[in-house]
Amino acid sequence: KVTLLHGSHRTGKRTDAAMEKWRGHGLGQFIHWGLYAIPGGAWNGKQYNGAAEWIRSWNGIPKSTYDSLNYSFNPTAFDAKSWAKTAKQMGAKYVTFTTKHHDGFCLWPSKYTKYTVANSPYKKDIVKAVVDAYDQEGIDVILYFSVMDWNHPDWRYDIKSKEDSIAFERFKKFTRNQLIELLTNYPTVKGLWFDGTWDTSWVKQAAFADELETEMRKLRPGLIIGSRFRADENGKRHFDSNGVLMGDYEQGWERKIPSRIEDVHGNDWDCVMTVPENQWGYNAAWNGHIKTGLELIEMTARCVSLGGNFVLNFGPKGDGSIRQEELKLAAEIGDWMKINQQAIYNCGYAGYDKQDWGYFSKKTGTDKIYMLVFNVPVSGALRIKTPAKTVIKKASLLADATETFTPEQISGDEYFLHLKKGTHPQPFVIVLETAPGQ
Ligand SMILES: C[C@@H]1N[C@@H](C#Cc2ccccc2)[C@H](O)[C@@H]1O
Repeated sequence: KVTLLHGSHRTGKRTDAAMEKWRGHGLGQFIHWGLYAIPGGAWNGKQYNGAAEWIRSWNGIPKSTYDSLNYSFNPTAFDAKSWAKTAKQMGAKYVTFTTKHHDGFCLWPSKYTKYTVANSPYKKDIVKAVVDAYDQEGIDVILYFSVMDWNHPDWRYDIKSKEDSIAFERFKKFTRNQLIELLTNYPTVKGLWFDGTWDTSWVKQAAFADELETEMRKLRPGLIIGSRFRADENGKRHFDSNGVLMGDYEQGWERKIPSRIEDVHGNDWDCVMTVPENQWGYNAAWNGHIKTGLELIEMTARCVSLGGNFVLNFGPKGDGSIRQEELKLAAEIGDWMKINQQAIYNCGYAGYDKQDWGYFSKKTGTDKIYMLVFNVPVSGALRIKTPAKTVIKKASLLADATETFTPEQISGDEYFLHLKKGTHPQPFVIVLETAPGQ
């Protein structure tokens, strides 16, 4: 072990109520919205395939013209309440919302820059509208904040001169001011989801970022901050120089999901996922594989079975409306969640061997085990290998408890549940009542 001044301040999971609530969410919604939704992945009639929220950075895009998009920002179809109702319908328990993405445009009227919604035809505070609407629906709000800010004159990718250093000191003060402003203006938010923290300039700010994290936590006790916010004094990100997780949960699962429980090292984590391969902001032309509702339901199950949260991204259009494809997915996921949500909410890793037919989850604090079945074998026999000395007392369909299954014991800790042929066209859940063996 090395001595660290700015490494992780805690080993192991947080056990306070705020974190336990976050841990139990299971399913969340991400919303990427900002000026990039206006071009929607195209410029001067040419559609690009890169991630649409990065369009300002692409070759051939005139930066000053992009930067003036705030004068065109007037989302007449924006209705935070309808967004929150869509999230509720999907079964999302929290939303992560972009207050400022890499382009630096602020969706709240920040006092520390003119590059905000206040200086657009729309004028009104979008962050407040979103926070209020989701609070109203009982959905927790986490604010996304990009440290990297392409618009700010004092932003630097690295610090290579005295001038860089002087400029970046101003940028650090600006960043702190905006974060304190967000936590002060929107006191009900439950956490901050940081991004744009990979460049050398910020990685070199271990002491400053450590002090800022402490200040934010003091201002908002219970605040949830992930592993992406800050590096330790050796430049180590996500895990400090001793391999200990920075922050409260691992933020490394962006567009990917752990394969095995060993991959998450006993930590809390979230997986943030796009519907197309790699589009967070609105792109008018979705290309390549577009994930189906069934794929996204299975990703949710897989994340919960490994103790994490699955956070599905929506990219509203420049006018503020949510595209039909995303509304359809929210409805499809929501229909499944209405029947099977008990196997998702406040559930985690069950400790059972993974089987081909699907995933196990366990209701936190109980002996209740859920089998989330996606791939019924031709035999119709679902194999279960229980942890040592666990007894299966009862097996029944979550959706209809009158449909029960008699476990056939095939060895000391292995069982089959036999399904009737062709009875489950949709993914379904079996509840196992278990007891510790003698
Ligand atoms: C949550 C996601 N993180 C952002 C990114 C990125 C990124 C940057 C460089 C290389 C690979 C990925 C995306 O724009 C989106 O906000």
